[in-house]
Order: sequence, then structure tokens, then C-alpha cells
Amino acid sequence: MFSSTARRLWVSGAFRSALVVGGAGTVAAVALSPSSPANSAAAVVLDPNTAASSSYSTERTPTPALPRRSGAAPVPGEPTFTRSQVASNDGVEGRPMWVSYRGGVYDATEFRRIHPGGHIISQAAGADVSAFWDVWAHHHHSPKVGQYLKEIRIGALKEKDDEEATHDPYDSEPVRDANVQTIFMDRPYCSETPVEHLGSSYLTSPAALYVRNHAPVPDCAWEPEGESRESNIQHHEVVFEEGDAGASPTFTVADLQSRFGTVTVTSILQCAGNRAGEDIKATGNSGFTGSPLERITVGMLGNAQWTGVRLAEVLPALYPKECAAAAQHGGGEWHVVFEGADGYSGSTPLARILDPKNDCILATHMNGEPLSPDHGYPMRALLPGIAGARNVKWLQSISLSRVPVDAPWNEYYYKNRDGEQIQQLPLQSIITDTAQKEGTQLLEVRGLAYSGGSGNSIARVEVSSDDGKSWSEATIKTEEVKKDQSSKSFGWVRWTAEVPRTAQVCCRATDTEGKTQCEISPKQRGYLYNGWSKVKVEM
Ligand code: HEM
Repeated sequence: MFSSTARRLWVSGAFRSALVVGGAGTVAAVALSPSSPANSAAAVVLDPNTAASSSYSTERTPTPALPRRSGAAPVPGEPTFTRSQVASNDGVEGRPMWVSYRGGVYDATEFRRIHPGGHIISQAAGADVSAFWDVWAHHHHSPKVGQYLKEIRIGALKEKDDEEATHDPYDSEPVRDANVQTIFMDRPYCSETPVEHLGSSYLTSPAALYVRNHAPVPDCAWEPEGESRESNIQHHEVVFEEGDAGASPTFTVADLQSRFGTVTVTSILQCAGNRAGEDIKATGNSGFTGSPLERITVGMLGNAQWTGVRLAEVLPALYPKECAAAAQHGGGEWHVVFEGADGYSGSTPLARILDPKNDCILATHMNGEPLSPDHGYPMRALLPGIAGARNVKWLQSISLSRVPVDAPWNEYYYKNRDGEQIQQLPLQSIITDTAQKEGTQLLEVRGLAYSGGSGNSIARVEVSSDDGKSWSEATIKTEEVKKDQSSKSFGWVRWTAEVPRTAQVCCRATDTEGKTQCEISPKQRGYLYNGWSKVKVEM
């Protein structure tokens, strides 16, 4: 039903209108100030001893078929409707909003107000939802969808439903390396780095870095035939949305780089749901329970050197009025909205991004190579210390708004216990490996630590083999920390410690402001778990 181009257009149209409807304050006059000097581009030098070698595939392959879910079971004696009756209930001008799916008719008039995916459900008003669900494939396996379908079924279609998809939106996904990824879902693709790979190098390779997609990888993740990946990056265009009035200027990456230069910074990238499995064990069920993501361990995390254009220079040049107002009032009311070519969007407070010390960039390279198809090629937002969900991939547009973007991943998913959009990651330490020291009763323990959103350095990591009654200080491998243009310490440090051998070891980190991890962190709807990392030891 959709060609890939049609899907792209649909998706992008969908979210443009989402911004118009929800983003009351999406605005801004855009002008390049002639007075901002260009920086010189920084060379990326990687240490071959610590940089995991490249290599991700740029091949494409179809994802194994996922059967479409069945609809709600027919109810004996239920009414039947024609397609044109469904179509006439299009949800506008006070009319009900009906949809159909696999021979069933559903009244979504009330449901659309509570739909976790938000108002984009209205795109299917009066029509069949199948093609939309093939893109947002979570509908095919989420148990919640089945429950709602049961509640809102009102009858059956008279005509036979067309159940055959003519286009599979997942028919050209990146080839991935299952040796360095534990796969949770393939539609949309979602994986973590197995713990044995996680701490094996200071920099995580693109092939091993976790992937959390919400939709198919868009076509822009591949260069056109005959063009190199590097030169295609240069032509990639980003629209800086103006909003209510006037034009929305488009800049190529080449424009941005020549105007603002590039920098290389080191930062972890972490999914807000990392350690979701441990969170369930420590604090009880969460939204992850029952989903394939309840198996997340510690690997939705990686550490890399990212190269790109500093947002703290781009935004004041393109949105001078708003940035000046934001600076005057602490920046509180403005948000930067990033929209990806896959239809995903997210926003982060402008104040965070305008502070140059936070090293927020529009990244084109990871560890010196063009971003991989799964990690946002040709350009992504890279906001150190901020949850992965806001680091929008396959970036196609940026806007400023007075309110956070009205998208499912801001309004329904990725919220903390107070119902606020999750932004900053917490202080974290993780045990990646334990081994008995030969000829002794000692255990060598290895792991990682980072301070999350604060960007503080790690002052110490401690390891305990008696459930926290006593602690031994670990040795931090400071010598391998990269000397690049990072303003703070958003990357991880690796550490080693020796403790008496027991059945379980745990660790905790303390940052330079004296903040220390507690044994069990408060429930945040299953996100952001940062209690002590506890690991069983084979005796
Ligand atoms: C009767 C029709 C529909 C029902 C019952 C339904 C139900 C749901 C439910 C229960 C979720 C949350 C799933 C979970 O988190 O486990 C969800 C998410 C979502 N829905 Fe729908 N939906 C419908 C139609 C649509 C349509 C037509 C679209 C698009 C045009 C759509 C777009 C989305 C999106 C984007 C999400 C977030 C998915 C993600 O990122 O994983 N939905 N929907």
C-alpha cells in the first residue's frame, strides 16, 4: 500500500501537523548572523588500542515477517457495516471516528482522547489501520492494543477485508550483527549490547551499540548509489522550522559545518529504560512487565566519540530572539524540538542545549566514521547526559517551541514518576565482569561508571562483597579517557577492583559533587534505574 517514498511523506506530514496542532509556541525568525565566526573543523583522532574497530554493515535486508495481530473476536449477532459507512464516520465536524481492522469495525471516538500514540490516530479516521500499524509495528505485539480493540469493537465489515499488505515498511532494514547485539524486537528493531561486550573497550563500536528504534529505518540512512557516505552527509538538509510566519530555511550539513565548524566530544548514550529488568526485580512491576523489553539488562548503553556542529552556536545564530529571551529568563519556557525522518520526535529544554558546557551537537560521526544506518545517518541530535529518547536520529527538522513537543514519546512514554518528560540520566555504575584471581580467594571485578546529566567526573567507585557492609575502592582507568573537545565528563570511565570472593558483589559510584548511588533507586515508571549494580558470582 505504501511505497517507501509514500511512507516517508506520510510520516513527515503526520508529525508536521502534530507540531502545528500541539506546538502552540512553535516559532522563530531565522537569520544567520554575519558576525558569528566559523570555527575550524576538528580532526578526529582515534586511539587504535581503545577504539573498537569499525564496521557496521551498510547492506539492507528485510526483517523476518511478523504476523499481523488478529482483531477483537466477532460478537455473535453484531451489526455489519459497509466500507463507505466506516468512511463516513471520519471524526470531523462532530461525527464519530470509526476505523476498521481485519474485518472488524471499531469506534475510536472516545479512545482517541486517551490513545497512547496521541492524535495521529486521526490519520486513519474512517479507514483501515493496517498500513499504519505495519509502520508502528508495536501495535502487532502490545497486549494493551488487544484489550482496547475488545472494548471498542462495534461490528463487522460487510465486505471481505483486504488483509494482504502490498508493501512491507520493514523490507529494507540494516543488516545487524547478532554476535554483538541481544535482540529484543525486530519490528521496530530494539537491542542491547551483551554485557560481555559492554566493557570490553573504552569506546563502543557502532555495530555493538544498542538500538532503540520506534519505526522502520528511513531511506535517508543510506547514501544513493554511486555516492560515498561522506559526501552524502554534506548534502543532507535540515529544516530550521520557523513556525507561525515566514519561511523555514533549510541548511545542508556542508553549510552548517562551514559556518560553525565541528567539534568532537565523548559521551555515553543510554536508553532511559536501561536496567529495566533489574528495576522490576528491585521495585516491582512497571510498564515494561510483559513486554519483550522486560529482558533489558545493562546494555542499552554505550560510550563513543561524536563529531558534529555545536548547537550552542547554531541556535543563537538562527533563533537570536528566542535564545536572547531564554537567556534572560533562565531559558525555562523554551524547548528545542527535533524531528526525525522516521516520524519520531522529541524535545529538550533550550536552556540545557544553549549551555556550551553541555556539549550538545548535531552529530554526523561516531568514533570517526559516518553514523551507521541504525544510529541516525546522516545526522542526529547528540545531547550528552540526556536520555537516548531525546537524541533524535535521522534528523530532518528543528524548531523552537514554548511547550514540549506533543508526540507520544514525550506525552506518554519516557516520563518519570512525577509525569515529567525524562531528560537527564542519573549517576551510574555497572559491573561488567568478574573473575577469580588465579591462586587466590580474591575476585577481580570490572565495570563502568559515569555521572549522567551532571557531567561531573567520577570521584570514586566502590565494590562490596558483603552487601554493602564494607567497601573497597576501585582503580579508575583515567589514562584511557579521551582528550578531545569535551567540556565536561559525559563519557564513562572503566574501573577494576579486587574483593574477597563471595556469592554476590555490588558496586556504587560517587561523583565529584559527593552524590552517591543508593542501594535501590526510587521507582520512575520503570525508567532510569540506578541502584547498586549487583552481580551473582559462580562459586
Ligand atoms: C483502534 C485503533 C488503535 C488502537 C486501539 C491503538 C492502540 C495503541 C496502544 C494501546 C498503544 C500503546 C502500546 C504500548 O505501549 O504497549 C499505541 C501506541 C501508538 N500508536 Fe496506536 N492505536 C490505534 C491506532 C493508531 C493509528 C491509526 C496510528 C497511526 C496513524 C497509531 C500510532 C501510534 C503510535 C505512534 C504509538 C506509539 C508507538 C511506539 O512508539 O512504540 N495508532 N496505540
